[in-house]
Amino acid sequence: MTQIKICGLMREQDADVINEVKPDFAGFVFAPSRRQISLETALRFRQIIDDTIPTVGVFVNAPLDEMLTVFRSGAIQYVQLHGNEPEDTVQALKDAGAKVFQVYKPDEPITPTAADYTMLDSGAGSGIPLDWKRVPQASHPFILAGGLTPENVAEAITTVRPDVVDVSSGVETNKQKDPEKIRAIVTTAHNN
Ligand SMILES: O=C(O)c1ccccc1N[C@@H]1O[C@H](COP(=O)(O)O)[C@@H](O)[C@H]1O
Repeated sequence: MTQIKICGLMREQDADVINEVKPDFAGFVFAPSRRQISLETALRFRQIIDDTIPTVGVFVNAPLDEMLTVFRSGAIQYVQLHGNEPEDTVQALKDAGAKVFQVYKPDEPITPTAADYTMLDSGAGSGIPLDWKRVPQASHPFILAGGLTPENVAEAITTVRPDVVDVSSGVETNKQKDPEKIRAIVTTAHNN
């Protein structure tokens, strides 16, 4: 079984399929993006998403105070650092009690980190797949992201053997989350 994060929830109805199929993580984008949501919206999501599903806030080079405010509000349990955040930031978030995903880009060295998860992504919600055959050895737990879809996720898992897969664009239709695609990819990840 491979765990899965469904990222970029935007509409309240997105929570319905999340509660139905129970991915292992649900993600909210706080960075500037067409998927960006407010803290108020994230808090509303946290109230309606099943308590057993941890929520992850995605940030890109945000001030530490902003991330701590979101974490301390209770909207998220994990912080995903998707920019060039230094190890000091990882440590400060951990000291505050947050769990951390540290994101690396292809061809960037995967340096030692106190983060709870190491993640490799080709972009920032761009839907572009990585060359899975060139994914470097990384410390575990390891998250694979970038251009995953219900159709290609089984091959990605077989090739890379990540602990978690993370998807956004690949479960959208017309730029909105698509319940059928979410059902399909969660089932496939959990069966592989
Ligand atoms: O999704 C976004 O808009 C986003 C914005 C800024 C940083 C990261 C973002 N998304 C992350 O990228 C992965 C992979 O996305 P995709 O499947 O290739 O579309 C997504 O799950 C988020 O973690």
